[in-house]
Amino acid sequence: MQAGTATDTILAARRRFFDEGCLPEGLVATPILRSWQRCASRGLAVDRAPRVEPMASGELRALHERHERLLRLARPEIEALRGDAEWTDSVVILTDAAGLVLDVAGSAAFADRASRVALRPGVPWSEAETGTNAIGTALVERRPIAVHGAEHFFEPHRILACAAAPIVDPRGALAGVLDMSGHAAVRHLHALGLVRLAVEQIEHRFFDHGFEHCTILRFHRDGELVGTAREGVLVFEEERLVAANRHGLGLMGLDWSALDEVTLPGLLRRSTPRGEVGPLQGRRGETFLGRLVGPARRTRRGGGGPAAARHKVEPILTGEVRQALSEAVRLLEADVPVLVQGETGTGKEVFARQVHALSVRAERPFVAVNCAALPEGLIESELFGYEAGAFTGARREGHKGLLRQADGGVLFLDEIGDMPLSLQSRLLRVLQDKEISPLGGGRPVPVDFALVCATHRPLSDLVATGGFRQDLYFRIAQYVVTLQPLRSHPDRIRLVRDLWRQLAGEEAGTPLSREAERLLAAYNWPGNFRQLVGSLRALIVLAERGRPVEAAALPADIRSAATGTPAEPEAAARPVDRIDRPLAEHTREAMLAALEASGGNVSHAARRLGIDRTTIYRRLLWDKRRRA
Ligand SMILES: Nc1ncnc2c1ncn2[C@@H]1O[C@H](COP(=O)(O)OP(=O)(O)OP(=O)(O)O)[C@@H](O)[C@H]1O
Repeated sequence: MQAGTATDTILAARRRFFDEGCLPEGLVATPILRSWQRCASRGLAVDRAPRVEPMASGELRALHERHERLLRLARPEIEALRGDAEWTDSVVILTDAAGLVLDVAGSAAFADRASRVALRPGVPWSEAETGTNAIGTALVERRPIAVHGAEHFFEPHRILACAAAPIVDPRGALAGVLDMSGHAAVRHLHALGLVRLAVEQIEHRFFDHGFEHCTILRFHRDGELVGTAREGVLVFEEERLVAANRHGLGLMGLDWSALDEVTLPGLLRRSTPRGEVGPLQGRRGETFLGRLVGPARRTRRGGGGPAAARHKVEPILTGEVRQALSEAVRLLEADVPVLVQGETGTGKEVFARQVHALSVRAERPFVAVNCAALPEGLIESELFGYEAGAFTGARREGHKGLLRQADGGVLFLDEIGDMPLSLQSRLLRVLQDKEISPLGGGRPVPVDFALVCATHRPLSDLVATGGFRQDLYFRIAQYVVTLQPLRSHPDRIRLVRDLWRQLAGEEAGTPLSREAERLLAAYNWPGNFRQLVGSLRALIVLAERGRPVEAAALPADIRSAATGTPAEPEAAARPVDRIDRPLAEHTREAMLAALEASGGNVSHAARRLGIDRTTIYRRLLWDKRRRA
């Protein structure tokens, strides 16, 4: 629809509704019409815009303190969207559950314009006070909504095009709203998709802390989505469901009323050993892949039992890796850091965990930090911790920091090459002095952790181009282990057999046919162990008990690779969030091709590539910005 035509239709709808008192059905989206009706029945008058009292700075500070947790959970998404907002001359807005604006980030020029219609911190954008608008209406409707131009109830808000999604906490209560707002004259096609994805991430982050005493089930029908923000999450206390995310409830066919009502045994017939991703069977016969974790004090005991243990994947180590492992353990115990290099999915973290498990530090913590996944603004405070009140938005009681959490144990810094240069020098100081000074002052605290770092690209290259400090490189790269990609594994048939046996279990009665085995071994596995294990798990879930898995059950790209058709581009199966320029080009091409083949449907394209929708949105937008 042309923008002009859409505006004319809305204006016609307004005339019918506000001047003639008729319902303009078909001319305006039903949720907007419902909102106009609510506003009218509250006695709001279209020609009398609301009067907003700006909040005093003290009140605003108190508001921020009250919502410290929400601000912290949303910060990575706000930071990620800030760039998109600047690029499209719009702003990202976070509000509380009453629609009070907590934070506005993005284009300074548009923020200034928006503040003229009071779209700024400390101002309420609830529907009751500000009429139909994306924030307030999303809160009332409890669903994502876009409100464009004249769809807003009040005249001055017509300059805005807004897209908002409510943030729901693990008990189903509204926690706030994330919104993107820009000029009504510009079409912001991706805004609603972006806020929905960002809210998914924020809601997922609610489960990172606070449920350590509970059993958490993370699962999905599609094993590839386990571990992403799209996975279902259900939290059980003494077997009773006490918290969840929308995906978890949806996958089980439940809604929020199930909290405190249903139990874990009431949902799952068969489950997997704690801590391991494996098949799960729902009470209604549904099949999922997932993982049960916690409660924290029970995981150490290892649970599971012999029947369940057959789904556990014990690392498969070649003689060479076994040798490297025993050397790494000895070096770590002698306080020499270990650097693990290898393509994605080759098992760098698995290796680091093995080193920890075999070392004298096994009973102490293993703390893994992915430097590429932490937003730059958060790495410092997350790693090094801070004192109470160190900065605005800090937790009131301060934060210990991951380095101190690893005290006595092993700190695993994944994607160390993505650590900002300023923090590299701070890390180096900690490694040299064996003490940390948290942000915001306070006395240095002694720390004792062994360090294992990992990288998917040679750090020496980064040193050569100035992206990594040479002194830190010398410090952490005293012993380097390079894990080989699966395509150069000496005996892939045996590897496939060993993994299959572990995953399916001896008595599972689902053998792999010779041909399927041959094709699996012939494939080049660009995603290495992660991709192979994931594919085998999917085959097991789909297999019929007692019948061998034939070659026909394998995905087409694995079958075609053996017939000489070129294998899928490696980039498509590698994680695409890393900013690696040549790889980024391949990735972009693969994404565009997948989008084209899927008729522009982002979900289908993501599924084809085996990646998350978020990655496509982020990467394509990131790319656009870079090109702009
Ligand atoms: N040696 C191994 N034997 C069996 N499975 C393995 C092995 N190494 C890795 N895997 C499987 O691959 C998955 C990914 O491994 P891991 O996270 O250690 O890879 P990575 O190299 O750290 O990947 P990335 O660089 O993407 O972070 C593991 O969860 C496990 O299922």
